[in-house]
Amino acid sequence: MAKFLVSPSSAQGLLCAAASSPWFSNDLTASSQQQQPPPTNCIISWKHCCSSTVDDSASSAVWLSKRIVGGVSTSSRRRRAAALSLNLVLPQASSQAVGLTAEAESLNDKFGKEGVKVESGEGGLPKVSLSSPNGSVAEVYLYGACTTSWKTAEGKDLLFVRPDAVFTGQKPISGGIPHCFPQFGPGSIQQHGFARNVSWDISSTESDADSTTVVLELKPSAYSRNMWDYEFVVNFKIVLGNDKLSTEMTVENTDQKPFSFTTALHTYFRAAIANVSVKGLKGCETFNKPYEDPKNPVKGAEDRETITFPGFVDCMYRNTPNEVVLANGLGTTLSIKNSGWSDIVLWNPYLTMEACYKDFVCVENAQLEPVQLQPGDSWTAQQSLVPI
Ligand SMILES: O=P(O)(O)OC[C@H]1O[C@@H](O)[C@H](O)[C@@H](O)[C@@H]1O
Repeated sequence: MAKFLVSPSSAQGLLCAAASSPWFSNDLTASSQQQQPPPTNCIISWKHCCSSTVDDSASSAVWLSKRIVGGVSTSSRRRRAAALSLNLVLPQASSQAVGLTAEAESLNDKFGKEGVKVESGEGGLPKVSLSSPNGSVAEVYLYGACTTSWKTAEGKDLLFVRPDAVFTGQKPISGGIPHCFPQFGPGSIQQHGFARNVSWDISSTESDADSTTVVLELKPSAYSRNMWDYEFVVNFKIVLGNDKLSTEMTVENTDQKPFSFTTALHTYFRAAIANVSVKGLKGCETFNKPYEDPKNPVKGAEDRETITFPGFVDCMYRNTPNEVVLANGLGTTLSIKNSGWSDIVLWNPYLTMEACYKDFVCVENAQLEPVQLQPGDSWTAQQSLVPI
């Protein structure tokens, strides 16, 4: 079997070659259409590997193999991870700042301030770390504008990232607060749209005595136009307060023609599912997606005061109130407030995600009725999460 001896200076070329070989290109195109088209991830990953502090060449190889293999189809992932771990022999990585770390550093120079730091996160992906005056902290990846962690001042992380989440920049980050935009669920473009699997830009940061803020921005790219040919700007503002995490999403139509969209904040809350309850949805119209037949939701009405999760739950609630209350089963009760989000989706995959379904619940503020935006118009919705 071939053995790659990779040095930092030659890594880019070798991994480019690897990425364009049939062995790799099969991997990189086999999985869903949610992946971004250019197979540059290997290069990006290697740059991060170089810039990370890695103890020895063996762990470098494992690290790199995980990063590369993270984007492949499940069926062959394990075998190829093993092959990569065995056959890639890397020299000890230097702690030289290159690639995205340099990008993170330059973003930090531009946007960093008291309570706001841009760093290299998992897989070398840039993330914004926010800390509030009372010691709560949040982490937001630019990839997908995904808030992956929100720790209260007591150190409890109220968000959940699935153990199968990958930070390769090739697939959405499965956890935290991913975006569904410009489409919730299945439809004319890929499931849950493209906003969760592209990198957003930082447009501003702020810090004051009570909170720290980052505003991220998404504009069209060749990738997005290819599936949804409209000009738009989405701004997503994340405000970490002492006792709450608030977001505001604004979609502006910058095109000459109207468009419509659906959207959601697919929030994964850390939970002990057997003890989870959601209150506040009694009386709402429901569209329940049976596991066996998700394309044919069953219409109904919620008659429970307190919703629990004894099995598979995938239900869309229409015209929901401005607040629901989630007891996460781990001792925290959260008020989930919103304005502008018209609907809520509750999701727990139960045994279809055996490894982690017990540890989270998704309560998703959503806009399921398509929003029609004329040129120049915009739509805004806010969410705030407050432990009570
Ligand atoms: O696996 P994905 O694309 O992240 O979606 C997860 C779930 O997201 C929920 O919002 C949907 O209601 C479910 O039907 C879906 O299975």
